[in-house]
Formats: sequence, structure tokens, C-alpha cells
Amino acid sequence: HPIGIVGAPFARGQRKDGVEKGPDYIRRARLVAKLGAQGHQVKDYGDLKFEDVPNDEPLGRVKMPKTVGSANKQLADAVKTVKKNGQTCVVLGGDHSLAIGSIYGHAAARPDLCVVWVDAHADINTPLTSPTGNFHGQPVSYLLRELHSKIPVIPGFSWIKPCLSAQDIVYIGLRDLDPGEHYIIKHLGIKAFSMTEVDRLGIGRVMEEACDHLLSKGKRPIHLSYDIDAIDPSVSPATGTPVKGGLTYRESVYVAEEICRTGLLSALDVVEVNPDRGKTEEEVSSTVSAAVDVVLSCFGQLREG
Ligand SMILES: N[C@](CCCC[B-](O)(O)O)(CCN1CCCCC1)C(=O)O
Ligand SMILES: [Mn+2]
Ligand SMILES: [Mn+2]
Ligand SMILES: [Mn+2]
Repeated sequence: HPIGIVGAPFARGQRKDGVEKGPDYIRRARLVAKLGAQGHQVKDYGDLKFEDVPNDEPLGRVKMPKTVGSANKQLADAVKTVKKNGQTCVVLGGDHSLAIGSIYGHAAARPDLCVVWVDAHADINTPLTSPTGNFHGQPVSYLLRELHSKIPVIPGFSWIKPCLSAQDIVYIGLRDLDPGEHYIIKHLGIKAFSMTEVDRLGIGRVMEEACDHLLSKGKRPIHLSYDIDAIDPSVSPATGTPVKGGLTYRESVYVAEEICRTGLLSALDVVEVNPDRGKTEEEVSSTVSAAVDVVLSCFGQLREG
């Protein structure tokens, strides 16, 4: 199956410089050549050009709403094009606010999609529950029908119509939730495998139950939104919001191998790689290498050969 790669060098969903370099560092690790060597037809669409929107005012605690909204509209159009071209879409971030556009654009082409969200965080704050106002902690809240009435009108966000229901998303790797997020997840009954469940069940059972939950009513396209901070900082430290006690390297690859094995992967986000947050060259290369291995494992790289 053909693959389309879209670079999304975006950092305005949070406040740490460097995450906009993610696409460049991942490309420099020869991702395109490695996917080609796996036998895939790969089209690299290059990087989107994101501009700050002039006169972009903070709205309460949320910062640069017009810029975040505009970047995600651009990305949504790009992802929709890749899907219309019959390719599996790979979005290289950039911060996780990009999932708004990536999932929205994917759903425009494949409305029956489901989402696997691999992350230390739930990214489901609304503008009113967010403790920081950073949009990379909020993308899921704009996508869920059940939260629509809880989202205030935000300049630059009027184009976003929710495209997911609570049962269409599963979380894996959670270990750092804000109170509002915990309440929302419990109240909506969203399926979530925190690191406690990973420890209790093992990653094998977690993947089995996650896929059963999403695919119980039949096959449907999978959108895998992979935040590199899901992986333990000992493996991927170069990221904006590292949290200890994360997925091992092996578990991070296993998640991708199992998603690949469904044969249903339709779009992949790899986000929050921030080269400026690595204390050493080795920390940066370890983080980038983990991201590349997640992608390669999503597309058939197997440890068994
Ligand atoms: N939940 C946080 C972190 C979001 C991380 C975004 B991701 O997953 O894309 O990297 C805030 C986290 N929390 C704030 C109070 C102190 C402890 C951390 C937020 O800012 O909403
Ligand atoms: Mn292929
Ligand atoms: Mn995260
Ligand atoms: Mn995230």
C-alpha cells in the first residue's frame, strides 16, 4: 500500500521552541529511504508552510487560537488529499495540537475511522479545564461530539465540527492527567489503558483489548496518533513534556507491530519530537530513532525478520 508523508513543523500549540524541527530531524534519519527499502511506494509531500496569523490575541488562557486554527485547517486539507490519493497518511510533527487537523482531514475522507491515542497525556482538556492554555493538551476535546457543548467559540476554530464519539477512541500509555481530563474520561466512559493497565495486563493484552473495543462492530480505518512522550524518557527524552514511567522501547514497537497486523492503519501522527529538549546529541538521536522505529514498525518492520 502506498504511503504519503506530510511534514507539519508546528510549535504554536505549546510554548517550547524546537518541536517545529521534528519533521526535519526525522527525515534526516532517512525515514523515506527506509520505508522504500521495506517495499512501500512513498510520496513525500514535503513540509507545510505555517505562518503566524496577524493580530492573534490570547482568548483567556488559550494562546494564538487563530494561528493554531489556521494551521490545523491547512493540515486537514493536506491529509484529506493524501487519503483521496489512496495513500496511508503519515504526519510528522510538530506539537500534538496538529491532531485536530490530522484527524479532521482523515475523517473527511474516512468518516468511519477510529482513533488509537498513544500518549502519557490524554490531551482532552477543554479551553476551560486546561491548566496551561496550551492547545497541544486539548486536541481531543474539539473532536468529540459529546464535548461540543462544552467548547466555547474560539476565533479560527469555527470550521471544526466534531467527528468522533467517545467509543471511537482508545488511550494507551496515560500517566499524567489533569483533574478535568480524568473527570471527562470517566464521565464519557472512554476506554483508557494507563500505564497501570500496561503493568497489570501486559502490552499484549492491552493491544488485544484496545483493538477488540474499536473493531468489535467490524473493520474500520485506524488513525494512530502517537505522541513520542508515551515512551519512557530514558528512551525518548527530547520532548516537551516528558513523564517518567513510560512505555519501554519494546512496548512502543509492539504497539506499532499490532496496529500494523490489523491491516487497517489509515493515518499515523508522530508528534512532539523536540530536538532542542535533548541535553545531549545522544538524547536527540535516541528520541528520533524511537520515532523512526515506530513508523517502520507501523509499516511492517518486524523484530522476527
Ligand atoms: N495536560 C497538560 C500537558 C499536555 C501535554 C500535551 B502533549 O500530550 O501533546 O504532550 C498539563 C500537564 N500538567 C500541568 C500541571 C502540572 C503537571 C502537568 C496540558 O497542558 O494540558
Ligand atoms: Mn506498500
Ligand atoms: Mn504527551
Ligand atoms: Mn500528546
